[in-house]
Amino acid sequence: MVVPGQRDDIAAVSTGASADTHWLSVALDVPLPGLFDYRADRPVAIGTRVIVRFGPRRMVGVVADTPLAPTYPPAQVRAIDAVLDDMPPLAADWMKLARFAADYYQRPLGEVILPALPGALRKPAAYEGARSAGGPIARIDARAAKRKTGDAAPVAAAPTLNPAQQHAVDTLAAATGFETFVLFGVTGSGKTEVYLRAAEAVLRSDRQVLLLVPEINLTPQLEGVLTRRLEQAVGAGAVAVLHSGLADGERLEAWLRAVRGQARLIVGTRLALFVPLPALGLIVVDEEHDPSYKQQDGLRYSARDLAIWRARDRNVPIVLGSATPSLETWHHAESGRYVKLSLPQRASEAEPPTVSLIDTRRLKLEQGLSPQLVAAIEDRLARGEQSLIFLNRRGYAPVLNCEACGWMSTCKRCSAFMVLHRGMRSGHMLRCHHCGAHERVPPACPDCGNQDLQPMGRGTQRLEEFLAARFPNARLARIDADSTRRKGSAEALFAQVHANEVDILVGTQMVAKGHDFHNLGFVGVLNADAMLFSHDFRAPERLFSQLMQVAGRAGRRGSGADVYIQTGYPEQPVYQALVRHDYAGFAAYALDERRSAGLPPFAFQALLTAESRELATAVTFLTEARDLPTARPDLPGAEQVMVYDPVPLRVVKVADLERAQLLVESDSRPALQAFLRAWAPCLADLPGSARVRWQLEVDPLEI
Ligand SMILES: Nc1ncnc2c1ncn2[C@@H]1O[C@H](COP(=O)(O)OP(=O)(O)OP(=O)(O)O)[C@@H](O)[C@H]1O
Ligand SMILES: [Zn+2]
Repeated sequence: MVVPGQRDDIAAVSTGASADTHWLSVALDVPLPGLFDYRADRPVAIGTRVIVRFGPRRMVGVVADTPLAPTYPPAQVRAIDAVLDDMPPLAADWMKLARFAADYYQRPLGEVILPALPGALRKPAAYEGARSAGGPIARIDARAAKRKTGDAAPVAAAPTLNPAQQHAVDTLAAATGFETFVLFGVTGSGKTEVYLRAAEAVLRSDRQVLLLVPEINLTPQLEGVLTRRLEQAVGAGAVAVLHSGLADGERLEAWLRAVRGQARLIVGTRLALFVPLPALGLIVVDEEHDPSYKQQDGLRYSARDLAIWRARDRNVPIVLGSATPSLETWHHAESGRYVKLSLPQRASEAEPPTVSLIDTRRLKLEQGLSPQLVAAIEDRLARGEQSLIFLNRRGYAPVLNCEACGWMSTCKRCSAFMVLHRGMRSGHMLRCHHCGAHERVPPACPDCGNQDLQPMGRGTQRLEEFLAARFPNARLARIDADSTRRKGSAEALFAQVHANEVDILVGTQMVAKGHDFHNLGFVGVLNADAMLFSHDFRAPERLFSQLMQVAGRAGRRGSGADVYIQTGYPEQPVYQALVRHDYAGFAAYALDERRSAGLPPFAFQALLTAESRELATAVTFLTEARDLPTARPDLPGAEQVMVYDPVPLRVVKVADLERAQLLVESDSRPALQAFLRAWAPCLADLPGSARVRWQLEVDPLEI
């Protein structure tokens, strides 16, 4: 559907088209499907940014097509206000990537293209007024011309590759076109070194490498390593870092260097997937199993999946690295569709840690800690080694409780408990992790007046408090979303751990990923069972990979490291496989289960979610959506697609909105795609759609 950008302002438009009228279909970041008609008095290439009027607003859009005629009467089509020619048009291959993503994830093209650009490039205000100085790109260039390049970083010595690393590097070097490689390397096996060598070869041939990492917090460490090693090979300024923690100017500067081909190695989180790269030669996705590659709002894309599409489209190799690949990836590696490269041993001499299960059923726990776990910390302290206690629950306690009447701290706006947090100055607070609401702890029970309210269970703050009392001479640090809220604080905390200024580290999954700790001798895992019986069919996979990753932080430089997992269910296959360090065994077991249950990777899914003040309203809309294929049996793919009944979400109410979802499933991806292409555009026209907020997610990770 193409509509003119200014239907409400027809009077201001001159009539008719002259010989030098050029019609444009422009993508705009508005929640409407399709492109928008405009005209220009000179040719404007596809991929060019333009400033246009849309209703009362001025917006930056991107020319997506140059049709011979507009879809609306020419007299109603408004002229563009300006062409932004401070950079060349977005390249054809990039536009193709955006088109694919829009089509695959069922979003308007403008909602893909514009959010993918640095903020300053999509604001008309950045180009207006005397102080705009020719726009953000001109300003950056003026600043860069004045700045001198920094001094060369010290060159780090490259280790001698072990045979498995060498084989991986050689295989990658021999790849000429598109191929998907799975670098399956146990924790600490030196996957980074393989990426580096593979990258070096590509950089020497004057091409660019895109390296995706799951976490902002991993970028400083990696950036340091990469800069020291690679700037020697390709010169200063060759590495650009991109993530959401950068200031607008920093992000634009890095993005421009990438687009212009000056930055040759681009390291970034999922958003870096959308950087235009003129000379792309290799893509690496580190920790490819990590859920943070999936964007959770707006365009709900998987950066890993799009990276594979992009590699195929550009005909370049792609490496997916992990010690615990996603079952989707592993399935393809086992079936031969992807090429598996294994690093079965740790790169240093160190042996992997010994994993033991502490059966908590017959134990007396002290603040959730078994005597074995406490003794292990004591022992490592005496040896001058670090311990990490992993508890994936932040805050002080997950709920506050009145033992007299049974009152619990529930959120007024959500069907969830408010979490007790230890405040800095203001004493304890209750916070809702779903809607963000917060309030002071009531002085007495709101229901019965009892003044003795008790925290139930424990989070990282309470654990830290207990450990500080239990080990008064140890130096403690806590790393979770609360302790790292300020910019740079995560980096500082990790630096302390690396500098051996911390004896006991308490942390959530933030500490589990990728960090190369050198002196960590012990990892204790608390409360892992919480994930064991989750409703989500991916929970065991997540639990296994999370525990394998966190266990892998131990003993990376010295042997004799221990990992204790406290559990009430030691016989569970997930735990048994962890003790054996047996990813392949776990994956085979889990894939069998998925196969017999008809779940991904043996099925393909989409999820329609609706929210409203009343659950019934959301369910009504979803029921209409479910019944569409019955009313319209001509919908393509319908006979191969299963549309389930609407169900309420597990946490049904968040911020006063009640939520339900509808699962769509097929054993054929093309059939699902064909169906979605026909079904999704009808959803907005359903009678119930006006009364709900809804969104469609393709390949959801959580159900
Ligand atoms: N060939 C080698 N010889 C000696 N040390 C090496 C070699 N290759 C890598 N290393 C070192 O081994 C350590 C672990 O490497 P790296 O961090 O790349 O592991 P990884 O495979 O990414 O592990 P994880 O999955 O746990 O993140 C690093 O300190 C690295 O410098
Ligand atoms: Zn809430």
